Amino acid sequence: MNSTPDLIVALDFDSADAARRLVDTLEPGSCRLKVGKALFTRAGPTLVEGWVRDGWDVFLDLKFHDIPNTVAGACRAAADLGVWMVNVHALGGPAMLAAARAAIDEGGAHRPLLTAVTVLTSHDQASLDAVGLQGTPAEAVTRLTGLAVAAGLDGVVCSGQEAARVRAQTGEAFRRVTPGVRPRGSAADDQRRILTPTDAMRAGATDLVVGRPITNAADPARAVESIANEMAVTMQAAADR
Ligand SMILES: O=c1ccn([C@@H]2O[C@H](COP(=O)(O)O)[C@@H](O)[C@H]2O)c(=O)[nH]1
Repeated sequence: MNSTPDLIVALDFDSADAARRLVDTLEPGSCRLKVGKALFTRAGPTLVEGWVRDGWDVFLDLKFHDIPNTVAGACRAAADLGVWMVNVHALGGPAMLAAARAAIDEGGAHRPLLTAVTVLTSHDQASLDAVGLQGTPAEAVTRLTGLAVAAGLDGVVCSGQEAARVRAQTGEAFRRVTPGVRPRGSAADDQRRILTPTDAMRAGATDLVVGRPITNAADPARAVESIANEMAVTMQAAADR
């Protein structure tokens, strides 16, 4: 653990109001926000722009995967929203990744981080086999990370279980954004490759994405605080060693 990993709260709420209720209890700087397909489809760019204006780092998690020209346009639109990070699917392949990179680099003044989803954390070996992706999830993550590195992306989205492997492959500066994070005792839900916040940090995750353990909690703000505390304790323990 070379630097403090960041907590990214996945705002997978059914309405803008529910998302705002949680965000209004948090402080920019204490965590980052992730807006995914469900909330974006409901509430759209206005919600994102508002949070950006309020000083939030917003990860726009729309996982673009289309022909290169379309993905380039989507990346330009994301950059214009002022988001902190945007992502694409590495499965889109080298030309699509290069188009995304070029779109961000040639865009306006704002240049968000660009990351690529490798193997969704909801996949296990059986579901990879079913879609015909070769090898184990870890091997597929390595292969797709290679594409992301070759296209000059800023990092990948992988599970905590592959974070150490990605770090060994790419070096420290390349981001390892890890969903599938579950505090001890939380339900795995549809996630298959999970780790606790502490284990994900020890494995080398740079950004921990947590959704339902927060959004389904009786007190979401308290759940954020509890995960942030676990992360701080883990950081301190690593520093003391
Ligand atoms: O491989 C991936 C990529 C993205 N996600 C997204 O992260 C959150 C996780 O939410 P939880 O409720 O903590 O499971 C969600 O928004 C996913 O779309 C992912 O889970 N896995």
